[in-house]
Amino acid sequence: MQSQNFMLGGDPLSLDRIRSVLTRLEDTIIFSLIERAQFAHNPRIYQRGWFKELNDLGFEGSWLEWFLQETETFHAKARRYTSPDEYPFTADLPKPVLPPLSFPKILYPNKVNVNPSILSFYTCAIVPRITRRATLALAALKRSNGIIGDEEFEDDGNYGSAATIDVEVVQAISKRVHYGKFVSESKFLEDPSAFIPYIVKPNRKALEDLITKPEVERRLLVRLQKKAATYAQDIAVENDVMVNGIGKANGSDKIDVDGVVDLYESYIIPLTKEVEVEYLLHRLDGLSQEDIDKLSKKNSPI
Ligand SMILES: C=C(O[C@@H]1C=C(C(=O)O)C=C[C@H]1O)C(=O)O
Repeated sequence: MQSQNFMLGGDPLSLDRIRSVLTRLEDTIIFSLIERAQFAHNPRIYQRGWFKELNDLGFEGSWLEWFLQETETFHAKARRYTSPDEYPFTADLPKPVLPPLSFPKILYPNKVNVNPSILSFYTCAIVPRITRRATLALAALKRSNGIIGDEEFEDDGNYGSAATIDVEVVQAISKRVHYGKFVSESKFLEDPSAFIPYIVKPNRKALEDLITKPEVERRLLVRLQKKAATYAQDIAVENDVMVNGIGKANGSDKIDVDGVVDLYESYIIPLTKEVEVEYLLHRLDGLSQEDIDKLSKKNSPI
């Protein structure tokens, strides 16, 4: 579970290297969304109080929150959350059974964790959109079998499969969004004096303007649209030759390609920038004025 980004040597704060990790996480997120889109919305797995069986276990959260707790409890024992790029959704996890790995001290100590926001936008905005096709197909099937009752139309009963994939998706989005800390540390050390005035006298807008790279975002969204449309195609091979993918103009029934792009444009990128700014606002916490002055004078790490 340990990210290779820290264990293989090289400069873990190289912006190109960090961006290559973000690019790789696009594939993980897209393929996980394609998997989730095969099941209906199943809204009850995101609502607290639906499953009496969980209440009987003394658990008050939603089915998905229960899956996260159980999964992260086990992963915490395997020291997953001692890695600086892993952030749990569950509070009060057990200690690892193994001694923690000694990671290089790359990030400045911080408590930035935006997982509640990730869980909220994923369950409220993303799941309903990417499962719309499967849900509509299910509704048509149920109507043809004479089943009525709107709440049933979004429910295919695959609560375990859907939540298993949901955990994978939100963990990949969490890693991607919190990688903003490495981006911020890299940009800060590149030119501390550009950031320090807006940290000493907090100015979120100025910090966001400094970390925002519109061309990087534009290229990312173009790449993402092409990836999602390509990955969603059903590849057919005739006489050992790949023929044009079968499917809709922007992909196929596998995934709402525009929905994937919207996920990044409306949620993942803005939240990554929020993490970058929040990290920067605490970058000088605990430093003496002398240390801050030293940072202001040169691009050397403190
Ligand atoms: C992640 C970076 O910082 C910002 C956030 C981006 C994102 O979330 O994709 C892209 C560019 C920047 O606006 C970066 O500079 O690579």
